[in-house]
Amino acid sequence: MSYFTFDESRPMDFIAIGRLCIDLNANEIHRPMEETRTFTKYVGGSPANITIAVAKLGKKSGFIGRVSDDQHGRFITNYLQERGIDTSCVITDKSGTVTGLAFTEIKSPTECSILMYRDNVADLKLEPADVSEEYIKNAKAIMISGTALAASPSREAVLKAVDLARKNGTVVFFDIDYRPYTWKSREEVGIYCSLVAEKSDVILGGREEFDLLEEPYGPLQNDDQATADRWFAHHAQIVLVKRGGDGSTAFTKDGQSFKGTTFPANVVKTFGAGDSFAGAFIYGLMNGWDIARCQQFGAASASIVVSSHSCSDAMPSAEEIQAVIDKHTTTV
Ligand SMILES: Nc1ncnc2c1ncn2[C@@H]1O[C@H](COP(=O)(O)OP(=O)(O)O)[C@@H](O)[C@H]1O
Ligand SMILES: O=C(O)C[C@@H](O)[C@H](O)C(=O)COP(=O)(O)O
Repeated sequence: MSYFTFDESRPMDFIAIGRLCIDLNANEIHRPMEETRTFTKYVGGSPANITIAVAKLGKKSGFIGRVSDDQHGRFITNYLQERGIDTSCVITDKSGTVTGLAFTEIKSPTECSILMYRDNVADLKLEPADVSEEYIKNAKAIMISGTALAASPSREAVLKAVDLARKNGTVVFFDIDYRPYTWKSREEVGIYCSLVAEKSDVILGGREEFDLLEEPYGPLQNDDQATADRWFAHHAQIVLVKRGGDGSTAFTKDGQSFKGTTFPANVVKTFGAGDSFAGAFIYGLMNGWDIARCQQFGAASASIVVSSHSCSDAMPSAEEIQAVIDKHTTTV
């Protein structure tokens, strides 16, 4: 069953819009940040991680975003280019902005937190004029990260991108990707993310993220099927509720639901699970796989990334993901 059509005549498979940042992941794991002395630098930012995952799986990918006009901005752009990701719409912001930093604290495999430095960040300076209709029209799908709606002018740029995607038949993936930093209020999150959710074909988020979208309008559904139905009344064809180590449930507009399990992992840290899951899940959808297989692929990819120190660098190939599935799936 196909829930939407990817226009196979388009040269680009997948593009994302939003933040390109840096992760500084603690080297001394199982320690609080106060006692952490050294970090390893990786490209980060949820939509960047997802794009890197999709590209690693072999899809022709690109990015729409702004980076700082300094060594960090150049590090990010070079990294994307080295991985074959098109950066023709990655703009160097000349207004004195900086790159967003995510310091990650790995206290234990289950106690991870992120300290984000996001004042005056380049990614939120993306302007509507930076969003080219031609670029979106040439892609089969676009991924929107909710955090890009946190402030203007990035907010308007993203709203423009979503409208252009709908106008041109580019499939819209939306990852709510709620990060409290840079948002002014919870109400703002709900209102702006709902605007994009209404126009999206596939929505991914955790239970609390979906609650945020319901909060300004009420009542809270507290029920995944009711939440999914709310978005099916708009454009959504698939609503995926992620539940960390408990897996995920995918709801489809035709009334079905699919429970996705997890794969055993040697967990180093929990962040990166959602991005690796999303990248592999999207890859499956773009290959026309059934939902259960997409979820399985996503979960296997996530099990690899949570077992690694980084997010972006650790995004696995299709062969590596399949090897995990083969190892843990018994055939009858
Ligand atoms: N500890 C874990 N072990 C194995 N797989 C995991 C673990 N945590 C998450 N995953 C996988 O990653 C998916 C997404 O994780 P989740 O934590 O819900 O996303 P996010 O990082 O966006 O909060 C889960 O549905 C599951 O398949
Ligand atoms: O998104 C960010 O700015 C930080 C990410 O690079 C980070 O590694 C992370 O939090 C990954 O997010 P998740 O996959 O939703 O756990």
